[in-house]
Amino acid sequence: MSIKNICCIGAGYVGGPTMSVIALKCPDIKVTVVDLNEKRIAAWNDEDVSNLPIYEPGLAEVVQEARGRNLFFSTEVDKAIDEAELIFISVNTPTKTYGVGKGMAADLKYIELCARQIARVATTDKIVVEKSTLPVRTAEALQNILHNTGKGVRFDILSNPEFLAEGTAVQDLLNADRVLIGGENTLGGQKATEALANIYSNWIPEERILRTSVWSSELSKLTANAFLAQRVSSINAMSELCEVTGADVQEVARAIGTDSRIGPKFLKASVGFGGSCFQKDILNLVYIAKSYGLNEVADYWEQVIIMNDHQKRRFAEKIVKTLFNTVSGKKITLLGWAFKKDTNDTRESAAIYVADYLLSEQAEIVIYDPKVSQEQILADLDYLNTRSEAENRALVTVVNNPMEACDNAHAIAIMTEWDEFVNYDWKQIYNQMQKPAFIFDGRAIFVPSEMENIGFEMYTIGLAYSKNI
Ligand SMILES: NC(=O)C1=CN([C@@H]2O[C@H](COP(=O)(O)OP(=O)(O)OC[C@H]3O[C@@H](n4cnc5c(N)ncnc54)[C@H](O)[C@@H]3O)[C@@H](O)[C@H]2O)C=CC1
Ligand SMILES: O=C(O)[C@H]1O[C@H](OP(=O)(O)OP(=O)(O)OC[C@H]2O[C@@H](n3ccc(=O)[nH]c3=O)[C@H](O)[C@@H]2O)[C@H](O)[C@@H](O)[C@@H]1O
Repeated sequence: MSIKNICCIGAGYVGGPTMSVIALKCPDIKVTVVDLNEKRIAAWNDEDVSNLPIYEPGLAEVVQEARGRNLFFSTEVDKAIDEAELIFISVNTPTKTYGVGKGMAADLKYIELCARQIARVATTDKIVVEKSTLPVRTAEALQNILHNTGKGVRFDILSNPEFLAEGTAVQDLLNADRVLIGGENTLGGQKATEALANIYSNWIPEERILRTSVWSSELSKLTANAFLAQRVSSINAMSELCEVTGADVQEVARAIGTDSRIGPKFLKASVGFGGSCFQKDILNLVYIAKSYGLNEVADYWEQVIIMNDHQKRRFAEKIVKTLFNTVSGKKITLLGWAFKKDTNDTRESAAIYVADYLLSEQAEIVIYDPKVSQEQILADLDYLNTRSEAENRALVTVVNNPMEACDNAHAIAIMTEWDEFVNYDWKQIYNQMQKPAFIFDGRAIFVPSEMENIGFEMYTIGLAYSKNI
């Protein structure tokens, strides 16, 4: 079966880049990405590709090449569903904020709405692909909705989770470690699996296209994120131990990472992991385990989140303690707001929580991030509901110029590892700061001795440097 028409519901951080790369690599397939959010679709259609709603290195070039040829962005959801043979569901699955499972379970209302819309609109057979990250056995619920339309339309449901990381999405999609397809072990299920595999085989080597059951595929996605986040929490736990014992977490990471069983990646101590998925997906995993009565399994994974919350808090506490136990009225500059470099995404960014803590201590916060707008930063702080919007605006200043951000500051905290931060004129910044001039390097981007030679008082995460403050 050769697919000629694809639709993707959800033009977000996954739907947009994923479909752009499919369209790039499969010029004979028409790919339509639809979303209810008109502003987002207008931005995807903006003639100037520097205005796309998502910043990802290399994405603008891909969109430029495929858009209007076989890649389309639209708000006409019904039409795109009706025309497509294969439909990706790539909508958001946030943590529930109400009712049963509040604060833990994944909110599947957007997924269900998509299923109901597909059921209502479809007049021809469809392959429906779960691209969103979903609790194991969600396909069962989709099946129930889709198979009871009474219209005689055949639906095959596949799970095809996405493993891209933001900031490297295009490269991750072009050179995926693997593509995972979960399908039913029936003739129909196998045919659907091969139809999707055929699309990927346009650029992904056959041995990297893994086929599993639907349940294994759904659970593998949650498991992958849990393992990745666990590595970050593990190295962050060691970072605290390093600081009190005189060890250096970067040396420890290098030493253990050379063991081929451990591997060198994802061992960078930080101010805590952020992003829209790690926390959400682990909470979801914990909730699923609890709902089956597996309390030890749930507690085991919950510790990854507890450690991460601790890491964010202890970084903020370190700032207050070092600044002579008070930051009230002091100017503290945060460099970076995105949850990692090379993205404009701020969801669950550690910077939000550190800023919130410092604001509660009455600090004056000045923020600079190369890709995040003032509007977004203030919205992130307002969303926490810790204080009034007016108070946030009175204490927070967002600037477009890093030198201005650091001017007259008592301390600078590195929240995101943007490459440009290392190359600033740090001598000049030092001269413009209050003394002693403190730097809290939450990403270990500096060589501490170089900064100390300029005159800075340095704190580097995970480092018991001789003069570490
Ligand atoms: N952000 C990431 O790096 C990754 C995310 N994922 C998963 O992919 C899914 C999507 O994540 P993101 O793209 O980050 O979310 P997002 O929030 O950026 O995008 C989701 C889009 O779906 C749209 N939408 C919601 N309901 C809709 C409906 N009924 N009809 C049409 N459009 C609708 C929203 O307007 C929004 O634009 C989530 O399940 C997430 O866990 C998986 C891998 C990576
Ligand atoms: O499901 C998802 O949403 C995605 O979640 C992560 O991708 P992402 O969150 O975009 O970015 P990561 O590179 O994983 O970083 C997550 C957070 O961990 C932090 N991190 C990462 C690695 C590390 O060594 N140390 C560290 O602190 C990053 O700074 C960032 O805040 C996974 O890496 C992707 O495979 C997955 O598809």
